[in-house]
Amino acid sequence: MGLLSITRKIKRKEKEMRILMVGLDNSGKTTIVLKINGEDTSVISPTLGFNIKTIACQKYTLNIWDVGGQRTIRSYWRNYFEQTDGLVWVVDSSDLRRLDDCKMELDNLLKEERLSGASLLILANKQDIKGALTPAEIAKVRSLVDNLNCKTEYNTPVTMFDQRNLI
Ligand SMILES: Nc1nc2c(ncn2[C@@H]2O[C@H](COP(=O)(O)OP(=O)(O)OP(=O)(O)O)[C@@H](O)[C@H]2O)c(=O)[nH]1
Ligand SMILES: [Mg+2]
Repeated sequence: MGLLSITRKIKRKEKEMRILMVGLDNSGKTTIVLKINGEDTSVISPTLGFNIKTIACQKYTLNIWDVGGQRTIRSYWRNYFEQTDGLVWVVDSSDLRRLDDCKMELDNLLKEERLSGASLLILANKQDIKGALTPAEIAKVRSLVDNLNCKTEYNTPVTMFDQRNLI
């Protein structure tokens, strides 16, 4: 293989990104992925394993891994960490009772060395529900991240995102 074709291959590879969507069960991960892909979201069931969607976004190919968030299957999340470029942590902004649980699981995730090179986006979902907290409130109330736009222990850039900007 010539140098040129090797270089082309590397470049092509760089345009492919692996995105891992995680968060507590019922936070809306599958719905978000289906919405991004323009699919019907009227009938959604809890994800018991994982779904992969490949979506073209500008010049990038995104391989989105949507992993089920029920408590009993959270221990399997670690099977999906390898080579993750972007981590999307989805929060149900209206589920105030589980914010502590949500923070604990995110804290655990951020200790994972295999995710250390990935960018983190925290997506405040279900903003349409009355009483839902805003992204800034979620970050503040439970110190979900210590300082917005700062980096975590593993140098992970953090962005807070409001789902209304997405759909
Ligand atoms: N009101 C409202 N409901 C939403 C929103 N996003 C998702 N839902 C609903 O929340 C429920 C759970 O959505 P899912 O997409 O299955 O959640 P999930 O995070 O994939 O759940 P698991 O697969 O169990 O981890 C469904 O009834 C969705 O219709 C939203 O932005 N607003
Ligand atoms: Mg799901």
